[in-house]
Parts: sequence; C-alpha cells; structure tokens
Amino acid sequence: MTTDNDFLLSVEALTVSFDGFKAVDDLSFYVDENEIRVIIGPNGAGKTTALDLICGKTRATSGSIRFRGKELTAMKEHQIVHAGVGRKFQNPSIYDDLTVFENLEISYPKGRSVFGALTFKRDGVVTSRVEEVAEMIFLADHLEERAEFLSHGQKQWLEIGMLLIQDPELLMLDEPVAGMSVSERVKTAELLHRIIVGRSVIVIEHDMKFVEDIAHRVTVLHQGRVISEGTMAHVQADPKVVEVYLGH
Ligand SMILES: Nc1ncnc2c1ncn2[C@@H]1O[C@H](COP(=O)(O)OP(=O)(O)OP(=O)(O)O)[C@@H](O)[C@H]1O
Repeated sequence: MTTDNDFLLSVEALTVSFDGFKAVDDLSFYVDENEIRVIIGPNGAGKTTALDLICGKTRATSGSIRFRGKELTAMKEHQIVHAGVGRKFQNPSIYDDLTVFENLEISYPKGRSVFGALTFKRDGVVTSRVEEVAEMIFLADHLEERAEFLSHGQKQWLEIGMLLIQDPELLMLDEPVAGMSVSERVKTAELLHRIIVGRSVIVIEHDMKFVEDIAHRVTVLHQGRVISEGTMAHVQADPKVVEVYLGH
C-alpha cells in the first residue's frame, strides 16, 4: 500500500472557495523526492492559487497538504518556509541596489532575523556557500555587480539562488522563464536539473518546449481540478488536454 511517507508532498482533496467560486476544487496530486513536476493548464485553471495554498499565502477551505508528514494547512507562511518550502513569484523580488553577493548573503538563513542581521559576520562558511550558489546560477563572474544591472534572466536566476541558499526541500517557481531569451531558457532547464539533488521542484509553465525539457511528470489543471497527469508525451496525447489547452 502507498502511504503519505512515500511522497515529499501530498495534496489531497484541496479546495478553496472565493465567495462561492472554487478556484481549486477537490485537487489531489503527489510529488516524489527529486522530482521536477510541471503544472500546466489554461488561464484561470487555479495553478497559482494551488501554489499560494501550499506556501500558506492563501488558506484552504478544506483538504490537506502534507509535506514530509507535516500538515501545512495548519501552519503560517514563515513556518512553512522553515519547514523547507521555498516559493518564487513571477516578478523577481531582489534588492536592486545590492550586489549579487549581498543579495545572496542576506538570504543566507543565519542573517534572517533582525538580531541575526546585526550580529551577522561575513564568515568563511557564508562566503563559500554564496560562491557555490553563484556558480550554480551562472553568476559566479557577477558577484560584485549591482543587481539592477543584471539582465532579466540573470535577475530570475538570482532570485532562484536566494531561495537555494536556504536549501529548501521543495522549491516552487511560477513561470520562471517568462521574458527570457532562448539561450537563457536552455540554461534555466540545466539549472533545474542540477538543483533537484536532495530536493523537488514544482514549476508552473506555459512554454511547452521548456516543459518538455524539464518535466519528469506534468499535472494538467482545468477549473481547479486535475484533468490529466503523467509524462509530457502522455498529457500531450490526451484528448481532454488538447481540447481545453494545447489545441488553442
Ligand atoms: N483572492 C481571490 N479572490 C477571488 N478570486 C480569485 C482569487 N485568487 C484567484 N481567483 C480566481 O481563481 C481563478 C484561478 O486563478 P489562478 O491565478 O490560480 O489561475 P492560473 O491557473 O494561475 O492562471 P494564469 O495561467 O492566468 O496565471 C481565477 O478565475 C481567478 O480570478
């Protein structure tokens, strides 16, 4: 028998109702360890709302979200972050007037609290972790550059790096390649494949080429529910998916 413990994340019968409108409606899906899961579906399908529910930004009306056996629906946003769930929103929230190094440094868990920030010293451990993450996000040669001078794609990578430095076990990214060049998309796919050692990633995406490059499995949402799930080849060939999404 399969138990919850076999999955990193178990979303079951999750529902959220906004004035009677169910943006997420009896949604269930399961994410394995070291998996890249992509959520696709038409505009308004409930993709962003599903991530908002997992990270605690929006409260569920009913249902359950278990992460490593912990029930997330009962937890506050900061507790969910602490439990190991990182979330990147569509627009980068980096500090423009700080350098790449400083952006990564202030995201290092030790510097999170006000007290921690005041007493925080740039020690060897932090510096080597910053350098390691910078390498991973293709910004090793830009550490002293102010974030405002980075390209759009580099800003997106920096924000992913600011989450990675906290070492989340689950990372959720909302349209990470929107506005990126083709070569930046290819590098982002490479980045995602690199970072799933010891963690899983959930990505919302509309770019089917990118989905094909990264997805282990794809979950297709429509009207707040799963209408198809499986490999990219499986969902692409599913007539229900073609009808509501891919055929448009
Ligand atoms: N706080 C809210 N109050 C009322 N309705 C909401 C709220 N948040 C989302 N909705 C509605 O829920 C539905 C799902 O929205 P959501 O943003 O999750 O869709 P999506 O699949 O992410 O779409 P897109 O691809 O356009 O980003 C939409 O009809 C949206 O208007």
